[in-house]
Amino acid sequence: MHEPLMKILKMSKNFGPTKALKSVDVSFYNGEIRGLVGENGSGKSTITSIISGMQRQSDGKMYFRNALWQPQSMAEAQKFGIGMVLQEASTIKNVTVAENIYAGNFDLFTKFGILDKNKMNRAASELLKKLGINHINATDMINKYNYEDCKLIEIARCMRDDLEILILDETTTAISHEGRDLVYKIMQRFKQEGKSVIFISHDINEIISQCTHLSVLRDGQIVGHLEPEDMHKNDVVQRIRTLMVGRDIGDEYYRKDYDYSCSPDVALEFNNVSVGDLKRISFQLHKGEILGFGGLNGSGMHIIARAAFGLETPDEGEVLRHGQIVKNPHDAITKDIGFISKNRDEEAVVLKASILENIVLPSLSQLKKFGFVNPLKEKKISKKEMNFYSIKARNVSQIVNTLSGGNKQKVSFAKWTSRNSEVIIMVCPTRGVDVGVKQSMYKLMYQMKKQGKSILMISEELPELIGMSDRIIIMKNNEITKEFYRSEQLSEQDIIQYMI
Ligand SMILES: Nc1ncnc2c1ncn2[C@@H]1O[C@H](COP(=O)(O)OP(=O)(O)OP(=O)(O)O)[C@@H](O)[C@H]1O
Repeated sequence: MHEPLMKILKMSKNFGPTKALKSVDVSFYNGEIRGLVGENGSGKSTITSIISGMQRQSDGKMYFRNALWQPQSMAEAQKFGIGMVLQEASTIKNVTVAENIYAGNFDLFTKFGILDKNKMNRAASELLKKLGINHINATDMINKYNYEDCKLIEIARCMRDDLEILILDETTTAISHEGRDLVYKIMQRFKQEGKSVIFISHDINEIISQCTHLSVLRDGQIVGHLEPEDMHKNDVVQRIRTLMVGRDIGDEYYRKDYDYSCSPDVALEFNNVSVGDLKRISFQLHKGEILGFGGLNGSGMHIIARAAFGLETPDEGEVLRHGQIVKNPHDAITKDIGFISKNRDEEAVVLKASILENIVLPSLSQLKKFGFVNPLKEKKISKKEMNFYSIKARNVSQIVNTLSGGNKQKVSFAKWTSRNSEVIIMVCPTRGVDVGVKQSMYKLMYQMKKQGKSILMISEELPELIGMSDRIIIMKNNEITKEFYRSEQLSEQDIIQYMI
């Protein structure tokens, strides 16, 4: 067998008392796409962040092209041909797409101290075209682009001619089918060129269809590797799940009933709302209803979520709760509306605050008595949520920034469920959570519906929309194109034709 491109031997990583990695051995070869899977907090991002120079291991060694590998920074790793797209959004605001792509590499276009912007813009345009990203303009300001486009721009940023290892950390989560297909094409081409891809995802079907090899982590240890011949066996999904969790958790994710009835009472109403490119949108979300929204990138469904929470002010029309206008996020919270954003680090959690502070934040006004909040009560509430969601952390005082991505998502969910919000707007609610937690989140959503709460779920995942919604509204080009009611017969194909 040929030599690995990157070899990791007995790698350990401790964060204080947390042992994130325990003597991990894993190798990455040319011409392979190796998936890394494991439950939230099992150590996937820790491995890739060490390979890519973001942090140092506590113990163990790495060899890159047979030489000892000890990168001091991400910039150094990139210079040597290792590029990583981080789990959270990491583009730089208020500069152009081209400037984002070549951030830190302006010297490529600088002569006698002067940056040749035209040359840089041309290079960025060519690169985007080469990657098949035709809808993004290199000279545009980055702020114009949404989460999904920014992920594609982040991939372009990694793509130097001499790139040898491309690391994608949950890059395909929370992006549309179109976007995902583009990422798959880039990965497959990269592999065909004899390079190496490390691919992290919680979507086992995606892993099976895209990866040539797989390594499974549990509690900071490698518990199994799958070779190409294992990847297409009938029991591969069960095998992966059993390795990850220690038992087969089955695949009964979604609610089983097909009863879409709910109260006639309206919990939230869009009345001829126009905002940005979105024109005259009207719909009602009922008490006890799970209303799903589906569409491609740029269909307008994400603006609906933002407007529903008062993050966007309509140019025309109004968003109403019990007949009153939802003016802004603060007003939305007082009206018992919660919002789980997919832009986790920027909008969903306060990174520098603890789990406890994040969880109780929207509930402070409810918890206050004579102007004070009882710390014991805060602790009790946050501990209960931490247990319910199995948030992997030392205790409720741990700072959210130090949690794994999926565990941050659980905190984002817990904020609103602990407040007992009556209406929750969920954008990609299961983004980055592992299969076990996904099951519990869906169960919770169903319980909430049964308790008369209302959920507006914006999702890129058709199975999730079909599996959980009472009603699904499909959007295309900022307009509503179709509405479906829950039914056993409803298929992805039925829906897709109204999205494209
Ligand atoms: N800076 C840090 N300080 C303290 N603990 C940390 C830090 N970074 C990571 N950890 C811990 O290390 C463990 C592994 O985290 P890691 O991000 O590698 O998990 P993951 O497998 O990528 O999870 P996910 O699927 O949720 O993204 C977790 O328990 C996490 O809380």
